[in-house]
Amino acid sequence: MKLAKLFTMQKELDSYIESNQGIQTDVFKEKGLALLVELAELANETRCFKFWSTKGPSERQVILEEYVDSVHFLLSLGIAKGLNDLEEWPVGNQSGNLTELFIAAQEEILKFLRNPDLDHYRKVWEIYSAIAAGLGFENEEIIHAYIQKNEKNYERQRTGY
Ligand SMILES: O=c1ccn([C@H]2C[C@H](O)[C@@H](COP(=O)(O)OP(=O)(O)OP(=O)(O)O)O2)c(=O)[nH]1
Repeated sequence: MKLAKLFTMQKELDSYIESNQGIQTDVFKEKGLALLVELAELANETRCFKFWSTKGPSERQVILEEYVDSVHFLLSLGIAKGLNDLEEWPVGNQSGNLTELFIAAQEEILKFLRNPDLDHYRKVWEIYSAIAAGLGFENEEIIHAYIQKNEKNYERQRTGY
C-alpha cells in the first residue's frame, strides 16, 4: 500500500494541531508514548488476551478506529524524524497470534523510540501490517478509516476539545 498520501495528510494535520495548540517544543517522546497507549487501547478493544472473560471483541468499526489512531501517530513519528519518504507500507513475515503481535509491536516501538532510524521504523510498520492481517483489515478500509479519523481530528481541534 502506498503511504505518500497518508504522510501528506498527516503532515498537514500535525502542523495544524501544533499551531492550534501553540506547540514550540519537540513532542517526539509524547507522540511515542501516545503510540504505545494507542497500541494498548487497540489490544484492549480486541480483548484478545482476556482469557478470563467470555465477552467478545468490540465492534469491528471501533477496533478499526483504534487501529487508525495508531497509524496517525506512526506516520507522525516518521515525519518527525524525516522518515516520511517511505513509499510502500512494509510487509514482513511476522507470525504469531494477536497477543504475540501486540507484545512484539510494543517491543519494536520501544526500540524505534530509542533508535529512530529507518530500519526500526520499517519494523514497526511490518508488525502493524501483521496486526491488520490478524484483524482481517483490508488496505482500502484502513485508508478510508484513516481519512475519516483525520477529518474528525480537525473537527476536534476546531471545537476546542
Ligand atoms: O500531533 C498529533 C496529535 C494527535 N493526533 C491524532 C492521532 C489520533 O487520531 C488522535 C488522538 O487520539 P484520540 O482521538 O484517541 O484522542 P484522545 O484525546 O486520547 O481521545 P479520547 O479522550 O476520546 O480518548 O489525534 C495527530 O494525528 N497528531
